[in-house]
Amino acid sequence: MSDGTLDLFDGLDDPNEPQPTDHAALHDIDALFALLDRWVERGWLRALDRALAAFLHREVSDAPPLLLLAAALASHQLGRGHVCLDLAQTLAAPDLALSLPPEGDDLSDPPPLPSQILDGLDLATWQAALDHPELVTNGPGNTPLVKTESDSNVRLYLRRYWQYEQDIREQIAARLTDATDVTCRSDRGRDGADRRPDDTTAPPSGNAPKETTIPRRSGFSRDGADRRPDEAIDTTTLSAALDALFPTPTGPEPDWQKIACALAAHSHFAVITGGPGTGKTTTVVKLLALLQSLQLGREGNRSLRIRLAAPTGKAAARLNESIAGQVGGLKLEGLSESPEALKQEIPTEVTTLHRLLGSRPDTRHFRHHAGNPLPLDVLVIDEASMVDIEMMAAVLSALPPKARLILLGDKDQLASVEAGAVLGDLCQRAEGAHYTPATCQWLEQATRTPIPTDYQDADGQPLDQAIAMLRVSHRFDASSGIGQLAQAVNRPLAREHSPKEKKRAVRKVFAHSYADIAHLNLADADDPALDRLVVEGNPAGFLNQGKGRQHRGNELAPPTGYRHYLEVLKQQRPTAGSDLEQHREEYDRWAMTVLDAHNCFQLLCALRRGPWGVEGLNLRIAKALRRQGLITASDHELERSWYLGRPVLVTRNDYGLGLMNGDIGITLAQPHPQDPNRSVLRVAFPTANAEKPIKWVLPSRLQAVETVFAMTVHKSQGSEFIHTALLLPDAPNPILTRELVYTGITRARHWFTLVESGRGMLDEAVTREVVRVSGLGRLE
Ligand SMILES: Nc1ncnc2c1ncn2[C@@H]1O[C@H](COP(=O)(O)OP(=O)(O)OP(=O)(O)O)[C@@H](O)[C@H]1O
Repeated sequence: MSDGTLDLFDGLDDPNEPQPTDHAALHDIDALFALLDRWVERGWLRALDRALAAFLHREVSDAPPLLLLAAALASHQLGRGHVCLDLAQTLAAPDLALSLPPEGDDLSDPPPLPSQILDGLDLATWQAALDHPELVTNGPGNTPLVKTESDSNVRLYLRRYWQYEQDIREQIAARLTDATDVTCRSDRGRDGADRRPDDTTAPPSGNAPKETTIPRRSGFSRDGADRRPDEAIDTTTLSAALDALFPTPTGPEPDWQKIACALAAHSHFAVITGGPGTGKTTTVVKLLALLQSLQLGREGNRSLRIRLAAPTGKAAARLNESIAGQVGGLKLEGLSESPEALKQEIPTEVTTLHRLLGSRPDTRHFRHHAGNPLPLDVLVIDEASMVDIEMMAAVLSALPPKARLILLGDKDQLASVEAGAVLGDLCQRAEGAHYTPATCQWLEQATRTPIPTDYQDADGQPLDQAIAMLRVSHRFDASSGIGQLAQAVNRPLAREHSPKEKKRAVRKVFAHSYADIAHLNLADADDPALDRLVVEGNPAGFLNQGKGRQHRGNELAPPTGYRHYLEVLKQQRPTAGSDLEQHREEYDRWAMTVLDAHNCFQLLCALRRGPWGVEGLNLRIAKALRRQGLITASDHELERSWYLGRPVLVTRNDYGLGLMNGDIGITLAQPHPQDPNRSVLRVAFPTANAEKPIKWVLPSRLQAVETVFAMTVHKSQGSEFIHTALLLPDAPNPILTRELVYTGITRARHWFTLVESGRGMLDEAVTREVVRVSGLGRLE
C-alpha cells in the first residue's frame, strides 16, 4: 500500500488469489436485491440506497438490474460526499463505490465485492442498461435519474443533485458574464421554494432550466470598465483606493491581497482562497471598505447592504471575532474623509447560512429563495469549503441577481461532509491563476502590480478571472513547523516525483526540530503516553518543553492538555453562590474563561468507532481525567450522563435553542434557583453577542450532543485550537487522506502534536488524496 491507491483488504485477503465472480445480480432482480440486502447488513450500503432501487423497481418493473444497481450506487455516493456515480471510475475501481470496510468490521463471511460483481462488465454495456427513458434522461425532464456524458465520463445523478449542479453553474455563469446576461436565470421561473427537494427521487417542479454554457472568454475589456455597466468602476479611482488600503509594497512578490481585492471589486462573483493565515479575513475587510467607499462616493447612493455568513455556528463565531478585530484596526484615512463613519458601514456580525436563509423546522425549504430573495447587496461566505452543493444552490437561488457573492475558504481543506465539494471544484485551477492578457493588463493598471508570466494564460476561462489565491501565510513563517508541515502535507502527489519522496518530505519536517511541532509514537493501544498528552499536553515532546517561545513580542504559554481548563474551572468558580440573578455576570465571566481555556487544547481523530475513534477515545480520556481527580463522575455518568466539566459538541442544528451543529459548550454548575445550597448543571455556550456572551442551557434540553474530548477532523473544520493533537488510527482506512491530515494540522494555532498509533499511518495518509466526483469541476 505505498502508491496511494486504496487496498481496502490489505492483509485480509491474498491479493493474488483469483476472486470468484458473481454475475447473477446483474441479470436477476431477486439476486440483485439479495446482494443489496447483504451489503446493507454489513453497512457497506445504506438502507436508503437500497430503498431507492426498490422504489424504482416498483415504479418501473422492467428496469434492468444493472440500472437499479447503478441507482443504488449513485445514491450511496451522496453519503460519501460525491454528487454522482462516475461509471468509468466505478468500473476501474469498483470497490471504492461502497463504504468498505466499515470501521470495526472483521470481514468474516463477507458478501461478494463490487469488483466481483462487476468483473468483466464494460462501460458500453452498463451505459446501454441506463437507456430507459422512463427512469433516465440526459438532462432536463421528469425522470428520477439523469445521465451526463462528456469526454470519457459517464455520470449518473439523482435528479435533485443534477439540478443543484445546473443551478450553481447557471447562477455563477450569470454573475461572470455581462449584466445583460443575468437575465438567463429568469428562464427557470422563480420557483426555488416550490421544489420538493426532500423527495430524493422527485424531479423539481416547474420548468426545467435551460442549460447555461459559460462563455469561453473573459468579459474583461481592455480597461475592465465596461464589464459591469451598472457598476462600472473607474480604474483610476479604484487604483487610488487600493493604494490607500495597501500602502506598503510587498517587495518583488505580487501583493496577492491587493490583487484579490481588485478582482473581487470587479465581479459579481469572486472566490478568495488561501491557506491558514494568508489574510482572507484581512482582505475581505479591506474589500468591504473599498466597495462601501466606492458606493458612497457615488452621489446620492445609499450604503451597500452587506451580510457575512458561515456554514456553522462555530465558524460564524470565529469569523465574528476576527472581523471585529480587523475592522477595529482598519486604517481608512486615505480612503475616506470620514474613516470612522465608513467603518460603521462594515458589518461585524456573522450569521450562519441556515439563519440567513431562514430555515424552517423539519423542512429543507428556506424562507428566502428566488421568489423572496435576500435583502442584500453583498454576501460574504467564509469557510466556503464546508458548504455543500445543496446549500450552495439554495444560497445562489436566494441571491438577488445584482448582488455580489464573495466566497472565502481554503480550497485544500476537507470538503463538506454532505455531497459536493463546491469550493474545491471551483478552485481546481487556482494555483496557476490563468489570468488572461486582458485581466493582467487591467490588474496591472488597477494594482500597479505586474502579474508574473507563470500566472498568465491566453486561454484563461471566465471563472479563472474571478478567483484569487492568497499565497503567503502571515501566521506561519519559515520558522514555523506547523506552516512547513501543512505545506509538505498539502503538496499534491502529482507535484512529487514519487509517493516515497512525498513521505520523505513530510518526515523531514519532523526531523528538523521546529519548536511548535511534536511527534508521538504509541507503542500499543494502552500506551500511557496518550493519557499524558491529553491531560498535560506533553510539553516534554516539544523543544525546550515549549518554554520561551515568542509570538509577536509576547512569550507563549507552553502547550497544555485538558488539565488546564478543568483547573481554571475549579479555581475560578464563583463563590458568591446564592442569588444567580445578582451574580449572572460573574457566572458569565467564569464560563467565558473556562471556554477560552478549553480552546487551548483539542484532540482530533479520523474515525468515530473503535479504540481510535471518537467513541473509544472519549471514554478513555474521561477516565484518565478522573484518575487525576480533574473530573468526578461514576462510570454510568461518564458514559451516559452529565458531570461538571463535560465538554459537548452539538451535532445537529437546534433552532429552538439557537444552537448550531459544531457549537461547543462546557457543563458548569450554577446555584439552584430555589435552593442556593444546591447547584444545578447547565451547559455554557459562547454566543458571540457582547451583551449576552453566554447561553446557559439545561442538559435535558440538549437533544443532539456528544462528549468532545475527542473530535473528528471533519467536525473540527472552522475551528482553531492553541494546541491541536491529531491522532491517526493503527490501521489503513480510506478516510485517511492528505486533506484530512492537512485540515487537522491547520486547526493548530501555536502547537501541534501528531500521534501515530500504528507504524506508517502518516505515510499512508499523506499519499492518499480525496477524489470527489462532480460535474462542477468542469465549470470553466
Ligand atoms: N499583509 C499582511 N501583512 C502582515 N500581517 C498580515 C497581513 N495580512 C494578514 N496579516 C495578519 O495575519 C494574521 C492572519 O490573517 P487573517 O486572519 O486575515 O487570515 P485568514 O486567511 O483569514 O486566516 P484563517 O486561517 O484564520 O482563516 C492576522 O493576524 C493578520 O493581522
